[in-house]
Amino acid sequence: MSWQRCAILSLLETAAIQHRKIVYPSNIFILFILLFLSQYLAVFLYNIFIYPFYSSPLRHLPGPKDGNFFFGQTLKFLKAEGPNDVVLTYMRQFPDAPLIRYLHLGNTEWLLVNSVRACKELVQTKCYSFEKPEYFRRIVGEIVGIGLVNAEGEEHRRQRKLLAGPFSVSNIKKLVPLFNDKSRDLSRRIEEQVQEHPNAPIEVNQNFAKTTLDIIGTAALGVELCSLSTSGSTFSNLYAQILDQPPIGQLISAINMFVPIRNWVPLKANRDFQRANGEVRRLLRETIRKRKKAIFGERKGKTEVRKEFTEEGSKDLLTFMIYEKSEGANKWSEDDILGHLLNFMAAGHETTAGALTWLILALCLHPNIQSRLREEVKAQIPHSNPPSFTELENLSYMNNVLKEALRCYSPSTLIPRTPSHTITFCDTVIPVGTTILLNPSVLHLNPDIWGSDAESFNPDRHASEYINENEQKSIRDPFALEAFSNGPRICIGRMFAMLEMKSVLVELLRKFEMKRGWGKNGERLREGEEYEGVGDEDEGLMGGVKLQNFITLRSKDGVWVKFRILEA
Ligand code: HEM
Repeated sequence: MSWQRCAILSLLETAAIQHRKIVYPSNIFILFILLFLSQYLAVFLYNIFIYPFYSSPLRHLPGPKDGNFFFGQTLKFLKAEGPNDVVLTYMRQFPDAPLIRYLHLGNTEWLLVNSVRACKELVQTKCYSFEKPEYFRRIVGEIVGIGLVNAEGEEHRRQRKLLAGPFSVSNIKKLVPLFNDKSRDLSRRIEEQVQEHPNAPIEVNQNFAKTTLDIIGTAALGVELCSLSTSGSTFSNLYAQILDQPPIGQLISAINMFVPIRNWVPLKANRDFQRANGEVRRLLRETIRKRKKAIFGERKGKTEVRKEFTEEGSKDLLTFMIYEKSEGANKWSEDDILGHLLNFMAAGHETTAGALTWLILALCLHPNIQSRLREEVKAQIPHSNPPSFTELENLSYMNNVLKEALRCYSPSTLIPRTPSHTITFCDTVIPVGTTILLNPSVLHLNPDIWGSDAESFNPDRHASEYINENEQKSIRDPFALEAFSNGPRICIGRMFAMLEMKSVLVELLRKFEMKRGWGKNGERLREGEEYEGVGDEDEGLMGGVKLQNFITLRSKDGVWVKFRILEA
């Protein structure tokens, strides 16, 4: 029962008592407060200590029973080394359960999606019966804004339709020269560093984050952000402050997810986070206003539109949103545009940089796959010019390597939903307030779905001619691969990201041989030092690299790679 219902009930009880003249009128307010507090406390205690164990329709579902009396399994999640550790343990412990139930803070019920069927129902067939939970909207909304990511129901359908144009194949195709230019900037930057210190490892995640930010800066804002070439680049520094918070800042963000304390904590880490976030928004607003002026001049109206902005193919996302959607029922306000831009800037750069980082880690752990990929690039793109859209699309082995990297190292770890009304899901009645968690790695690393080698990096498993363990051609369910999610809320930028990653990869494979530059525990090797480890089979997918306990898959100390310049 919510506090509002408790308040109404207390009000009625107070009125009834007053009607019988049991208390003096002067004590009525105190009576109301006492009734309210005692009822609220009773409901609160019932919800935490009785409902989940004796009354909930979900209590018989399989799941761990060893939780803390108040925190449930939360402490295990907080103490874990990476975001997938605990859920993967549950997946192995309860292999046959389509849904695994566990308790979180205050014994709230969470259901972990552990089967392809449950996943399909969640993201496709019953997609709009679920919403993103309030606490998740708070933590994600702080960084990626409202926009499409946080729109629900009809509003989501409408926004998605409006944005379909700029994310269509024909428009993304036009971005290939941009991807190639920025990939070349990246390889030049690495080349300079290698020439300065030929045998020193380079941290790749930061370099990729700057490259993907520069790409999204031009594609979304139509602005050169120069994150890679300028050390003091504003957006890059601001996003670094937002995403790489010190431990105390991470703790505040974690608490803020459940109890909104952000505006009340006077600590430096919190203030820095707020300042950086506010500054990103301020800069974006400034860019929106400047662009509006540039498009419409001082007076508004489509007739005033300057010619250069009406040309086909010359529109970045911001120009599209201002120019195309400036009038009529679907008009976007400045806040709407800001929300979308924040979505694209944050969702579009951090995840792609992460995916590229893990991809390069996998290529360092598997030099044979790296060589095969380089051979494919040489064979399919025999010239030394930047690759075209068709050439990138024809790299079938690269496509499989990318899919495998996204399977083994899904950058997204948290796709939570809550039913908007009581609903039957996976043959179970799910009460409002339950969180259903889709963590892609639970499906991606599940041996029942991907075979006993689910935890090995094997790009060939995605090839159409791949024969699985039972000597059958593998026909994989599309809902077994969830790195971009699926259904009506599938990542709108997936094609953007795939082409962008291919372009970066072609450039790096042509220019460099990449070798592991980290030691047994992920630490940076010294200049000239070589790794003499046990060999990739024994080191698992991570090869010793430690993870941050974050909402995307991020390394704790970076991923260090040695680049050797290849002869032209
Ligand atoms: C490898 C890179 C990427 C990965 C792994 C990824 C992953 C995802 C996932 C899993 C979702 C669904 C989240 C949910 O429903 O809760 C999503 C949604 C979204 N992504 Fe991506 N993404 C990537 C790149 C991009 C790029 C490059 C852009 C923009 C240019 C982008 C923009 C968005 C937006 C706007 C949504 C919300 C879609 C909606 O709710 O309709 N993403 N992404």
